Amino acid sequence: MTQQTFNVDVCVIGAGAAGLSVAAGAAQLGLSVVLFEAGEMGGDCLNTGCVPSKSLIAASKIAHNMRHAAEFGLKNVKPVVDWNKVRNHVDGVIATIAPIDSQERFESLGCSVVREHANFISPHVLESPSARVKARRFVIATGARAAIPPITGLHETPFLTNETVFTQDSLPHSLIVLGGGAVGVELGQAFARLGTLVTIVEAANIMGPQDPEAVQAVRTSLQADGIKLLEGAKAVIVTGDTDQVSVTLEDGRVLEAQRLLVAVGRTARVENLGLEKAKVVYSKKGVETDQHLRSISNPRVWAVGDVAGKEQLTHAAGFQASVFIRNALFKAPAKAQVSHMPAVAYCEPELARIGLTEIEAYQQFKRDVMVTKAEFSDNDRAQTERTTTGFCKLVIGKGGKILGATIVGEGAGEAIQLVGMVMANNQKVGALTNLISPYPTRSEIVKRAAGAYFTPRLFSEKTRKLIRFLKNFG
Ligand SMILES: Cc1cc2nc3c(=O)[nH]c(=O)nc-3n(C[C@H](O)[C@H](O)[C@H](O)COP(=O)(O)OP(=O)(O)OC[C@H]3O[C@@H](n4cnc5c(N)ncnc54)[C@H](O)[C@@H]3O)c2cc1C
Ligand SMILES: NC(=O)c1ccc[n+]([C@@H]2O[C@H](COP(=O)([O-])OP(=O)(O)OC[C@H]3O[C@@H](n4cnc5c(N)ncnc54)[C@H](O)[C@@H]3O)[C@@H](O)[C@H]2O)c1
Repeated sequence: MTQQTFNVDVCVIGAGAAGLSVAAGAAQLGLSVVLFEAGEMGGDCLNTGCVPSKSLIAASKIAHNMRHAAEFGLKNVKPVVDWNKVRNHVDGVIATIAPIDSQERFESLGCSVVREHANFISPHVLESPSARVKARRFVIATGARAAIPPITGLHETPFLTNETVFTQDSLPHSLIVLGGGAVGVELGQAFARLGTLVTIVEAANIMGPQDPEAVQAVRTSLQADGIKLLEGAKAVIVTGDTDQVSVTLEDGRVLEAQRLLVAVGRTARVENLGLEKAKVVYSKKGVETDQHLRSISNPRVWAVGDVAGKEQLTHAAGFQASVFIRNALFKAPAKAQVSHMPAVAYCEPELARIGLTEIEAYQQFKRDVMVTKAEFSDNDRAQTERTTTGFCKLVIGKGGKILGATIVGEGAGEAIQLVGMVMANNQKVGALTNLISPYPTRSEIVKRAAGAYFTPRLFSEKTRKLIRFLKNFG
């Protein structure tokens, strides 16, 4: 095959959330861009991550509500789940969103899109079977894939990952999920609500280093969904075939299920990229960069998204793309690490977090921390909807600076954005109390938690004295 030669401003490797954001930004700023994609346009988020998982969760929530309709005066019904139709729903959502990430759209923006695997052949040349590219800047946006732990027998046993779990032929009647992080908990709960018998095997505790009280709310809900939750449980042997798998734990217990889902974290895609030839230093975590996402060893190369070894989230990928654009194109020194990056697990109850947890704040700032809390049980909208589980906790530092927040409960991912807005703009807790929240909304909980910061001051003896004094003036 003859190779087309490109000499461009920006060459992007990978058309997932990160690479697409870089390519769209650079092309719309008038730069010449070549974009390589070996698989599906849209990468993980669209095809095997956020979009299918949230679509499956939506279906499972309806199944759950059907089983629990009686509280509202409707009849509880056992949902009949037609897995092929659930798959059609998931595929339909992907197909609806896909045009935004499509080759056609990016070509219409002016990018040259090459649907091939690309690798470096020198520090400033990249190639694929049909293309050879010299670029002023290369952006590695190759993402990550499911990490496969070194468990005896795992490689010889059929297992699912996020790449195959959504396209199974049938709904499994039982499923062991290895890993109780965001993927394991979200998908474990979704399958349980669709009727699968789910066991989650988690080596430490579910949901990692989140607020323990918030994690407890999630744990209670998973157990209420009939999920067998084994925390502090280490799988040591896996055996089985496509119809039956068996997992032996360190303590000798043996678990059996029809299928096994491996969800123990992500491994950066750094292999077969010619990074040695490009003189790009990397580790298992990803490409090693400075705080502006520029390779520490090849200044022509940048890394964004999951492969950059920082937060592995779609909105983080988008933010990192903007950091590249600001640094490389506008010469503005933007940093990749910010304190107001939110993360949300879309289980029920949703668990949203931004900045520091209570524990982390006390570890860092000792006594200069105040934690305020409001409960969804005191929120009228939550009462009308009978979803009163959860709370909003604000972690506030010296002078009213917001250090972080955790919200657990229905709609937590929406409500946390109010805190994000305040943190992003360096405002203080007062900005949240100045807000007029429409009634009745679940997000009012944030204002209520913020109000608790001022309550002791507002109703103090000093304020009462002031009121008594002001009474003298009519
Ligand atoms: C089940 C699941 C649910 C998730 N849910 C959420 C969520 O709700 N919210 C959220 O924020 N995040 C979520 N995430 C994380 C999110 O999907 C990722 O953080 C995001 O997709 C990363 O984007 P990326 O562009 O860095 O990588 P990717 O999307 O992986 O894109 C990289 C692309 O590069 C291509 N590629 C790799 N090597 C080459 C090469 N050499 N040549 C050419 N092309 C190459 C790949 O084919 C791929 O398409 C979820 C992840 C999973 C697994
Ligand atoms: N809603 C979201 O934003 C969302 C949803 C899904 C995934 N994601 C992203 O994808 C990333 C990967 O998710 P994930 O859930 O695969 O990873 P994770 O790192 O969030 O959780 C993995 C869990 O597996 C456990 N574990 C590790 N090895 C194990 C073993 N051998 N046996 C049992 N448990 C083991 C860990 O203790 C950890 O709790 C997340 O960190 C997040 O960045 C985000």
